Amino acid sequence: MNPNGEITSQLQPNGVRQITFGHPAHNSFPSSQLKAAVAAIDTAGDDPETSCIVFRSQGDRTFCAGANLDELLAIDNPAQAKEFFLGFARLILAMKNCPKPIVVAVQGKAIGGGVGIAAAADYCLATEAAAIKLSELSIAIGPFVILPALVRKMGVAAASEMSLDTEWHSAKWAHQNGLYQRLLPDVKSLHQATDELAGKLAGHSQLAAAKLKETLWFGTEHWPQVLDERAEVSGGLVLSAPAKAALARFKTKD
Ligand SMILES: CC(C)(COP(=O)([O-])OP(=O)([O-])OC[C@H]1O[C@@H](n2cnc3c(N)ncnc32)[C@H](O)[C@@H]1OP(=O)([O-])[O-])[C@@H](O)C(=O)NCCC(=O)NCCSC(=O)C[C@@](C)(O)CC(=O)[O-]
Repeated sequence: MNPNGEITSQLQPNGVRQITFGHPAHNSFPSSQLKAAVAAIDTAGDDPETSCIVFRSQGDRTFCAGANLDELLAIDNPAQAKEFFLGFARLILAMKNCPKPIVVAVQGKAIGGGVGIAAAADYCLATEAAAIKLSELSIAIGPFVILPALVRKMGVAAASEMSLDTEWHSAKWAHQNGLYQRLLPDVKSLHQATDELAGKLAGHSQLAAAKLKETLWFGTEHWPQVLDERAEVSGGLVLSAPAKAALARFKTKD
């Protein structure tokens, strides 16, 4: 599909646009790919031929391992650090501001920013094996940029449970707590159900669907400022000694 970690965007005749991301390190996001994902979503949002977007990743095992830890470890100044987290903020905002419904298919584990993408989806389907984890506190940073989207979808109790315990939570737990709208037994049926749903959503009036989406996101108009400021907080933390040490330990597997 896209072994070098590119974003692909393909319009189907039924008005569904398939946007696929991928990276050899468990579909983690370096900043270059965050930029490309935002551009693909913005372009699809402006395209009159696109009525619904499916956002999915390649492979069967990991939907998305969040921020690319190699890039995080290499960052050495506050401006670059903030810019990295702004990349995730812009992705969440692009998904929120896109006038087309975005369906996300989670075919395996989702961690950190990967959980944020699921939370920013208008409709999220997942396999029964699609466990989730917020690992940020265990590497001395925080899920600050993605947390508002998680709280909106799951409520404060579930979002605080998983952000504080940093443990794996099952797909069933994610479904019961509102992150995943539907669970499918395996990857094949996930992709089939996703495409069927997207085809149905693409048949709606674009204007009515855009207004519906806008209404579902009421109350989040202040997010651009919140996420900008949270990216700065994350950027400051990632340069701290505990974060540098934890990131280095992840790479050396100590
Ligand atoms: C994904 C599993 C479960 C697979 O677990 P596994 O199948 O046991 O594989 P593994 O752990 O042996 O990983 C295979 C290779 O992928 C690499 N790898 C793996 N993940 C990453 C990554 N993210 N970035 C860069 N490299 C990664 C890993 O280093 C390794 O490299 P190798 O030793 O073969 O050279 C495991 O590797 C894992 O837990 N990865 C770490 C996930 C993680 O902690 N992600 C960071 C989240 S922080 C974040 O997203 C910040 C954000 C956006 O939320 C901040 C905010 O909201 O403000």
